[in-house]
Amino acid sequence: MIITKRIQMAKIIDGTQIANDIRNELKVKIDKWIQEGHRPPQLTAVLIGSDPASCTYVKNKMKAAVEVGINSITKNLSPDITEEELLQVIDDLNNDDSVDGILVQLPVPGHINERRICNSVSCDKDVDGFNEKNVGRLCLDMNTLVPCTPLGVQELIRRVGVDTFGKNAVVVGRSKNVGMPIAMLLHADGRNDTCAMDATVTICHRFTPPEELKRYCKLADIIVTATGVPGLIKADMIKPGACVIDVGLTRIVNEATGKAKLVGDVDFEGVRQVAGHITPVPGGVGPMTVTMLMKNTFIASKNLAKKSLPKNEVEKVRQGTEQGNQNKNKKN
Ligand SMILES: Nc1nc(=O)c2c([nH]1)NC[C@@H]1CN(c3ccc(C(=O)N[C@@H](CCC(=O)O)C(=O)O)cc3)C=[N+]21
Repeated sequence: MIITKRIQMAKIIDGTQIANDIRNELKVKIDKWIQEGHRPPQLTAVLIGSDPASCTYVKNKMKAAVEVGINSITKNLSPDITEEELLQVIDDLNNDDSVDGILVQLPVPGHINERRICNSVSCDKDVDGFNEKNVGRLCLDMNTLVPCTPLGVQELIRRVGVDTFGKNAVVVGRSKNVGMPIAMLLHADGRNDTCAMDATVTICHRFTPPEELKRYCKLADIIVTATGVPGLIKADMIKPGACVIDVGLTRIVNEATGKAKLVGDVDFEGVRQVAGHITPVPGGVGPMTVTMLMKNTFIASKNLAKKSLPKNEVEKVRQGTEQGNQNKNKKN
């Protein structure tokens, strides 16, 4: 007797399609916002130098902005710009009322302190969620601007309907901008935060021995990998039916043709025969990152509009303060 094992292939999560759906929803909301008398949200991207990957990402972001009705500007700066000059550019954007969102494309050149730059972006306009105050707020389950890639991963998992409550999740990679905040969102407490996912989370990283990585992955209902190591996650590491989200993005250049190919961390062809859901690369998390940037820009824009009272109101507040100061002076 011949026994044929039917292989149930994983459902491929179409990140491009889901990102498009969200952009359409966002466009409706932004159109309504503008009809109500507000100016369009504004995003300024700061791009230092002309790294081809960075240029592609920024171009994708600008294209998405147009689609949803966000005004966007890219500030192209010389790779020789000093840290002080860059801080001045950011300070000007912080103080510019026509700017709602500021994004400094990373990585910045080696002579510039990245942390100092991220912290210089006003928390209200920090659409990347990289300011340390916003990172702290995220860790405390407080309302804040959340980094775009983690938000995109969360939204993908939610939209495909994968349950995370009490499930085992493994995050592979512990970078501060991706792995760490994804782990934060996955384990966050739903009693504090409606966006929380309540999973049991394990973070694996470069010093996790390969056999341990495999052991943890095998237990996982959800695997999110963000290492930049092509082929790291293989079929024999996957629990049947698991949801596999590939954040890895490595450019491999074919020596013969000179053409670049994008690959993730997951052995896609192998893993799709075991997993329940899987994201492709490209066309998985990447488009979601871009879309979440648009979402964050709209949130920042609404928050800033709420903060800036109408002119006559501002005048009243100012006079009130002056009155207060005068009284204080009298007492002195
Ligand atoms: N301040 C800052 N914020 C970021 O959010 C940020 C950053 N710096 N530096 C670099 C990473 C990476 N990143 C991506 C954006 C779009 C795609 C994307 O659109 N990917 C497409 C393919 C793009 C292509 O063809 O090259 C896809 O995966 O389908 C990927 C990655 C944002 N990042």
